[in-house]
Amino acid sequence: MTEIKNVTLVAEIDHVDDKGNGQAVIWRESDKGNNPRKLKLTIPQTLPGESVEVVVDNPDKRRRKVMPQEILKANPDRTDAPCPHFERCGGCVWQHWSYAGQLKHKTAKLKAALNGEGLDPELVRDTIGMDDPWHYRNKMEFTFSPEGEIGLHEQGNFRKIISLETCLIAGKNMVDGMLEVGDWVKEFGLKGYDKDAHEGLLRHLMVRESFATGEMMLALFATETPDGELAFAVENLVERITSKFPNVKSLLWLVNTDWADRTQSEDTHLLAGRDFIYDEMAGYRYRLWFDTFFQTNPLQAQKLVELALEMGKPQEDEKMIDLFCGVGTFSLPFAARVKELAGIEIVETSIESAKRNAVDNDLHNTTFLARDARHGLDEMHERFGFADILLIDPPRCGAGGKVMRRIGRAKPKRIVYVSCKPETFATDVAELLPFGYTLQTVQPVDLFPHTVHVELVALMSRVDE
Ligand SMILES: C[S@@+](CC[C@H](N)C(=O)[O-])C[C@H]1O[C@@H](n2cnc3c(N)ncnc32)[C@H](O)[C@@H]1O
Repeated sequence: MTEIKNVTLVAEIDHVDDKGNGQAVIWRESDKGNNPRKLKLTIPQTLPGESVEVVVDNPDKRRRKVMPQEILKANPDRTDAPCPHFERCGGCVWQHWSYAGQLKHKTAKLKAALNGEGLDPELVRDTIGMDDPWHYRNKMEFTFSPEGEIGLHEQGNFRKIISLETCLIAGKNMVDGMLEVGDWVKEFGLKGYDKDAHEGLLRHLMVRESFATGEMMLALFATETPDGELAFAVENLVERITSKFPNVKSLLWLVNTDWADRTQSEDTHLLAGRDFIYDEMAGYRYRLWFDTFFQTNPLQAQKLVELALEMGKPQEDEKMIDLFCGVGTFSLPFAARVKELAGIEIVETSIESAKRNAVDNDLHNTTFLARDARHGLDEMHERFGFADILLIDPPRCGAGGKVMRRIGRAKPKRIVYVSCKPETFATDVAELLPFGYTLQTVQPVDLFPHTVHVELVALMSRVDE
């Protein structure tokens, strides 16, 4: 049988997948009276309801990923992507979708996730978007190519770096900082790191900016220490950053010689300022080190905190547990309103930071424990007792049945669930129903415009309360 190559087909986009790519199915005639063959296509930068022309290299396979050649019928919410890097960069996938259209889709996705678990989709309110959905991120991790270009990964290709002239989701000062470092690298002819060969100097540049205090951190991850032959170049870096960016309160050089391509450090060198910056959220002050998890869209995260307070209704004679508490983004505002608060979190440095943040903010009714959620809950129930309010903010994988059933048995009066993944939220909530809880309300908030992600705050309470 001769293999057919590069066939032009018309695909109708049915829906977008979890990565934000359009999905289409085409049934193709097969030879000699056999059943038609199903070809599943993943087509980035398309939208539901669109009809697009594609060229498929090998249509006899069951699945192919192809770029659209031409949009024959556009979704009414299609718009022009403003970023010059949109077509290749993996930073945002939905700049071609009007912001109103993205928000509608996020609400519908959350409703579908509830429906899938037999929960009432009508409890979901409209997604709260941003007035200005650009330059919202307070932290970015840029990567160097082996040639020393600085940028972000190409969509769907972690080996390729797109050299950036701009970035429309990073804070504006962060983009300027990134470009300055890029110029410095070029001027000194420095090499980036090559993952395959495990050689080269510069790996990543992490930039943090507090939109509340204006303080910035620039952290360079490299395979060598900043001395010896590098001393002259590094001196120049310090001079140009401190003179052009007086808001950079922390300039770090972090050594990472590991094969693992993460922003981790085995040897930290402070080039200028201190090793942390100050940030603020909802009126509380936080210290952020290079490895501290902190909400990356502070404007919208503040809305999450306000919603959690509104739903949790903390009272001054109540006890509360903040499970998966991180550095205390929810713990501190709640601690100011309840009798006692206990936070549980697996990362020890976050717990150290949460303790310090509580003291820095003059809160003395908190206790924090570095444990995994399951054992931490058991231990806290013994030491601290049962809570009236329980706030839970797990990572994308959700809390899981064992943790949810422990919560159910402990019978807190109100449970505030903050989630970054509708599907795991819905399965976790379903675990609580046999314990007499009902879902009261679900408020999605858009923390990551132009991406597939959606966050939410929900309230559950017991029927007998
Ligand atoms: C979505 S973040 C929320 C952090 C915090 N509530 C905030 O808003 O900054 C989830 C947190 O759960 C922590 N975590 C992940 N797995 C955990 C586990 N098994 N037990 C306890 N904490 C965990 C992570 O380290 C992270 O800080």
